[in-house]
Amino acid sequence: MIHLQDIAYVRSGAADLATAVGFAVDVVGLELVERTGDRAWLRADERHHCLAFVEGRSGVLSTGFTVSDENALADAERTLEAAGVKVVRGSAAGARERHVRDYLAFEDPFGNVVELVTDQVRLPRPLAFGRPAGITEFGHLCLDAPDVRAAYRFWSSLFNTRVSDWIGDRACLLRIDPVHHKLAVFKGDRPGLCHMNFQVASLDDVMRNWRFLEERGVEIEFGPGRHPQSTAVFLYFKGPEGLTYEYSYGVRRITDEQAWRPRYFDPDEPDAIDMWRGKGSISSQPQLSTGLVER
Ligand SMILES: O=C(O)c1cccc(O)c1O
Ligand SMILES: [Fe+2]
Repeated sequence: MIHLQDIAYVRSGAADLATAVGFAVDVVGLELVERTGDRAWLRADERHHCLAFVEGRSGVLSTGFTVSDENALADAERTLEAAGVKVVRGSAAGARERHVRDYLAFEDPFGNVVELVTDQVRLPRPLAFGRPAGITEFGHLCLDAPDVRAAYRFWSSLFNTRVSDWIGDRACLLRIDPVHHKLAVFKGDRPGLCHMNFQVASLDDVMRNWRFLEERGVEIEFGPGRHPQSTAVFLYFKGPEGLTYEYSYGVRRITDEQAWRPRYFDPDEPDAIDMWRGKGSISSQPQLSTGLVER
């Protein structure tokens, strides 16, 4: 069993790096930690970054999760290989650029590139947010898969993820700690990143951010609304490079692990995703081919 400790980052290709960074800082409100000629690293909390842009084709490159140490990483490699999943060990240069001690990469059964990392660098200095959006942390990430049930089997048989709730066969919300979900899988035709989520400090932050985005003509995809699963108040909006961001406030914590029973919501009910019955659709950022596995 591979024990995921936490989510680490999203790595995204950016055809227009300056615009992607500008939006992440000035609109989303993240801190620009480091910028080189063709790369940028942004943070929302103590993690060195939760979002890295690499100039090149638009699309998601990979998502990262932390495991505890080198033993856990070596165990993960063995576990994945025993399950027939091809693993590529990270290089020293790759680890430096990810600001982790070591890492490996693999593809989930649908072609989402996932990285497992040890020792993601923490930056203790106070956050210098791009704007006061109220961000408290990188909340969760959501992958696409054509078969959500098969994705659940993959994530729950090899990893410590536990399902918190189902939205029919359309979505599976998985936890790796008391937070209701840190990983979600949504049904989509192709692999990709459905969205990345940032927790904000209050309901007022969600609503202020909504006004802020509207005034600037940012495309609101869905919300404000309230998810019946985590009970969080949410807002999804579209950034450059096809990246969907979600702000949310008030995510449920599952403190009694034994008592929790996953619930099954009917995706065709009008309040399946939004208790306030708003309508919207969340578009995805397609997975870029990284050449990890020859197809
Ligand atoms: O927070 C949730 O419960 C939730 C539900 C459906 C879809 C999401 O993205 C969510 O974050
Ligand atoms: Fe979400």
